[in-house]
Amino acid sequence: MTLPAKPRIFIDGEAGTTGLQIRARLAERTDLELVSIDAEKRKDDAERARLLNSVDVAILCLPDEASRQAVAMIENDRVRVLDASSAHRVEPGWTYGFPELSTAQEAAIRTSTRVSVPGCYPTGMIGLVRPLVDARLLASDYPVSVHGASGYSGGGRTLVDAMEGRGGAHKLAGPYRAYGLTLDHKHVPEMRTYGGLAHAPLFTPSVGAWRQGMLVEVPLHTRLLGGATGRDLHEALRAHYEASRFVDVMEFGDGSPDVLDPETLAGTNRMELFVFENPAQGHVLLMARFDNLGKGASGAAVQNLDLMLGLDAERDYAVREEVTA
Ligand SMILES: NC(=O)C1=CN([C@@H]2O[C@H](COP(=O)(O)OP(=O)(O)OC[C@H]3O[C@@H](n4cnc5c(N)ncnc54)[C@H](OP(=O)(O)O)[C@@H]3O)[C@@H](O)[C@H]2O)C=CC1
Ligand SMILES: CC(=O)N[C@@H](CCC(=O)OP(=O)(O)O)C(=O)O
Repeated sequence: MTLPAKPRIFIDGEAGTTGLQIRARLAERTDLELVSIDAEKRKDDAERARLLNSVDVAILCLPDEASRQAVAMIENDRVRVLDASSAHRVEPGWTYGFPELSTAQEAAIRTSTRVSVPGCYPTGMIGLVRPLVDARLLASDYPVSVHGASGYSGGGRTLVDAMEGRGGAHKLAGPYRAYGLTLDHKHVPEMRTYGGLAHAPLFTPSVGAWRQGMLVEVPLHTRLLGGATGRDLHEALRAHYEASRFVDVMEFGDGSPDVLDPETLAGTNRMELFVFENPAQGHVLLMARFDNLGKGASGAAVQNLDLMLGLDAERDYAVREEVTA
């Protein structure tokens, strides 16, 4: 694939929560040309279509339906698309933008013309589970449960505004809310597919009164692990992520640290993975900590963009919380 000297990028949805955080990361970059839309034409389809068809990569930071429409507007087959929405995550013809899955996945992202950025909760769950399934330490038919707790920016601009007193109501606004209680959250299909699982995981999300950062937990029972211990799982994760720039496997935990703060990695593209075990009870707890707007969205989008363009994909950025839609 021929790469232009200074690739042109347009972010459709640049004024939203995810779009603004991508812009903040790209603001200082001189190796890219960021094309912007006039604020009053943000939803003017003719102007969006003109810009979408004029760039090397179109990044979509839109609600799912608007994202599907944007893809349909692209007639120029030289335009590559990076979609942050959940519209195309398990869609044939799209590449799942989780380069840490395998070297083959990273290679596929580099050449793909259609890349879908993973959802925030799936980033933690797949990051924990898939290497263990691939290593045959976790059976693909294990009855996996996943619990997640996200900062409120995960709910986009309307939840951010409700939480920060800029008006509007949102059903998730409050100090802590469990949701997704129909057990069919939109992230379940990608968790199953890219987690390498035979059955849909039981996923229970929740949201709390902090802005950015999340914890994703996968509890396991050792009696269902066919002889593997927590240490075996930890060693497999450590080996899988040994060369990873953004994913760190933390020391094997026997209860220390005994608390985890979801906000620690806010503003970065990093993810920390933890394995805790109580052998007497036969319990193992896998946990991931990262920023829902970093490795869970905008940071991952920039990492994918750089891979698609053959640029340095190992840069990280410290994006401050003031970047608000
Ligand atoms: N927030 C997060 O942590 C994550 C979000 N995502 C996904 O990224 C996408 C964007 O989410 P997020 O940034 O949080 O949402 P926001 O609501 O904050 O931003 C979406 C932006 O898209 C604009 N928009 C809506 N419809 C159109 C349209 N037809 N044409 C042009 N612009 C439009 C909105 O404008 P207006 O506000 O005026 O309607 C808004 O500026 C979603 O699909 C979301 O699920 C993915 C991972 C994590
Ligand atoms: C707290 C909150 O509301 N979170 C969002 C997920 C954010 C995200 O990952 O967006 P995508 O679905 O596009 O991947 C939710 O549960 O719908």
